[in-house]
Amino acid sequence: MSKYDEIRQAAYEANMQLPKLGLVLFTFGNVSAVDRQEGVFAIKPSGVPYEDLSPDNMVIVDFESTIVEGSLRPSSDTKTHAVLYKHWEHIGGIVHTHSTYATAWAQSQRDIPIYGTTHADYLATDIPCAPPMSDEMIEGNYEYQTGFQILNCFQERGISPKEVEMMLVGNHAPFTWGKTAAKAVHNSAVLETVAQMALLTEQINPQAPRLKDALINKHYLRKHGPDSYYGQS
Ligand SMILES: O=C(CO)[C@@H](O)[C@H](O)COP(=O)(O)O
Repeated sequence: MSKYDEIRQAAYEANMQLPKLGLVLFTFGNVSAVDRQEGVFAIKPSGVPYEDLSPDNMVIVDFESTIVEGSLRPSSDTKTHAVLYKHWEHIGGIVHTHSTYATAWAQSQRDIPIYGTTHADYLATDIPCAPPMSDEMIEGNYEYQTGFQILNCFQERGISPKEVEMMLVGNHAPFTWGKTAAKAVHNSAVLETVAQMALLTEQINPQAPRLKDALINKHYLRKHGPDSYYGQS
């Protein structure tokens, strides 16, 4: 028994959802689950195929990305997860994928506009895309800087990571988060679906109108309002 068994299991179960939901190919992507009391998180080992994952080979690292328990190398995105856990104290789990449609929007460096109520059920804003890294950021540690690309984008736009639990990193791919690793995976699946719908919408009608603000708010509050199941869970 290890005191990290609970987050190992949570991270393992959430990682295993990614291939089941068609959000990753081969060893793309990674999920982590945090234990804030211990100041550590469990994350997928780098380069390990999903079929070879187990709770035991999840790597336990601290918020400086130092390995606390585990023999394998932690995900190459570990520093990005660590930056977000350090600065956003409400999140319990983080997911990074290279899911096709969300990654295509990230590579196009465009926010995903709200075209319909599916999107508005989860987000009352466009899905933000952080601008690509500056030259000086590229000189630094790439994964560490990716975390600050995300933080800076939210700060500059004045949006809350409690309301918006997903985003695209320009020229890279999506990151999502949530109160638990399972919720973060749910958000990754919603993001991929909304990204596909938005692309098809623009292909069918390049002048497709955005959803009206009044409808955006109505739908978002219906799903996230204080008396809704999703809002309380
Ligand atoms: O973003 C990337 C590669 O661009 C990574 O997320 C890989 O997709 C997975 O790397 P590991 O977690 O296996 O190190």
